[in-house]
Amino acid sequence: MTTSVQIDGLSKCYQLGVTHANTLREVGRQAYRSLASMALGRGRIAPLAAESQRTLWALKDLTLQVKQGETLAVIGPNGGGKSTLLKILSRITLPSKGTVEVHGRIASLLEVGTGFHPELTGRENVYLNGTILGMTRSEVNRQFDAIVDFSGVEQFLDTPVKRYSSGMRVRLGFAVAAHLEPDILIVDEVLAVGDQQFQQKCLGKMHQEAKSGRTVLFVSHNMSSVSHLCEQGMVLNKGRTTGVVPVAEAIEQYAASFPSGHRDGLYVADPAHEPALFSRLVIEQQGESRSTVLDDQPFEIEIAVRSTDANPTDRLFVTVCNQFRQHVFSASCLVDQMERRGDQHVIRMQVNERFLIAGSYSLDASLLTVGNDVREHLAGICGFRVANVAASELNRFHLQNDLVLGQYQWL
Ligand SMILES: Nc1ncnc2c1ncn2[C@@H]1O[C@H](COP(=O)(O)OP(=O)(O)OP(=O)(O)O)[C@@H](O)[C@H]1O
Repeated sequence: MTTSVQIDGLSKCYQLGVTHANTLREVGRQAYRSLASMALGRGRIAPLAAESQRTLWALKDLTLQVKQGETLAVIGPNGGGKSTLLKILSRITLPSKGTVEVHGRIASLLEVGTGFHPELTGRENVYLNGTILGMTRSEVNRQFDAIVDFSGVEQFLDTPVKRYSSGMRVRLGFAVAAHLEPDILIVDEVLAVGDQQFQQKCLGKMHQEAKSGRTVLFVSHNMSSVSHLCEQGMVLNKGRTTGVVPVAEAIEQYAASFPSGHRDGLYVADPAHEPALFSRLVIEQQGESRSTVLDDQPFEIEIAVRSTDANPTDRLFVTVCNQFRQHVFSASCLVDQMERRGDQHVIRMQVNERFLIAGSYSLDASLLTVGNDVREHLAGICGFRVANVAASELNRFHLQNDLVLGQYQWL
């Protein structure tokens, strides 16, 4: 198998307090160096200037190889360096140290609308992207109908992209990136912007592309999508990685990296991070706080939010995730339905015995306004274990929300 991407000793250092490439000179210099590096040596990307005093290493001494046709998931905690890596590969930013060799044409879908010119129409942008990827007009023509069909924005093709909603931009952006026959397809979290049906369609298309020999690099926090799409995975944490491993192993590494304070069945808001809406989440069994619950008895999740900050119309969502960060089930209620206790609004949920199979779990909790704006989102908190003591293993439910009704209830 030939190599698609070869990365050696790659580091990226940001100067804190400095907005990168925000002057014309800086933009010009980056663009010049990027173009020069492309022209000079088979897509070799050259490093930028030296380290400054107040610096943050977004990537530190990264070495890895991606073979042609591999599907690699890049996962890890917020700020781990995932987007920075993809931006360097897509030549949006330059490395501080090390080299990246890219063999083949890259199409990337990073931030919403990246690669689109806002004043140009959807149609013009499709051709512009094709040209940037080195395709002829007739090559783009051949794919044009498929792009439009996939994106579902046919009615707006002659409207400037600046008038598109973020969802429409993602749809067209993905359709263009996936259909312009790149050798390497890079997709960042951005798909989360689209609706679920479209996300599934994109994952299907990426799967198809991977099968036809394209190299796919995929960044996501959704472990379910990652494990469906990718064979290989790499955890990036504080700019470092322990290497490329089978995707299931990478997901386990990632799950194990959650701070230990989040693994003891209890979340208490950190007073240093005020104002926090969620004040406390706790796992209880037989009236006691637990980090391990037994599967032969029901257990409860108690959630408390601060009444002073929450609105009665806010909606609370709680999701139980397994060790692979896959959602096992979610439940929601209005703050108004919670019980008022002093300055808190509290609600308890009971999860029936033998519902969760033995293993490690954690909670995600969100509070959303009526208009679905996220007021607070907590991920991977309150880690707990379910220990198997029940003789029966009948209730081995997984993942399917609709199947699990009746297995838990608000109290
Ligand atoms: N332009 C920038 N200037 C300064 N620091 C930056 C810049 N871009 C990223 N960083 C910092 O570099 C680190 C890595 O960021 P990056 O966006 O690559 O992480 P990530 O893994 O993609 O995170 P997330 O999962 O939240 O998207 C973070 O600490 C971030 O604050």
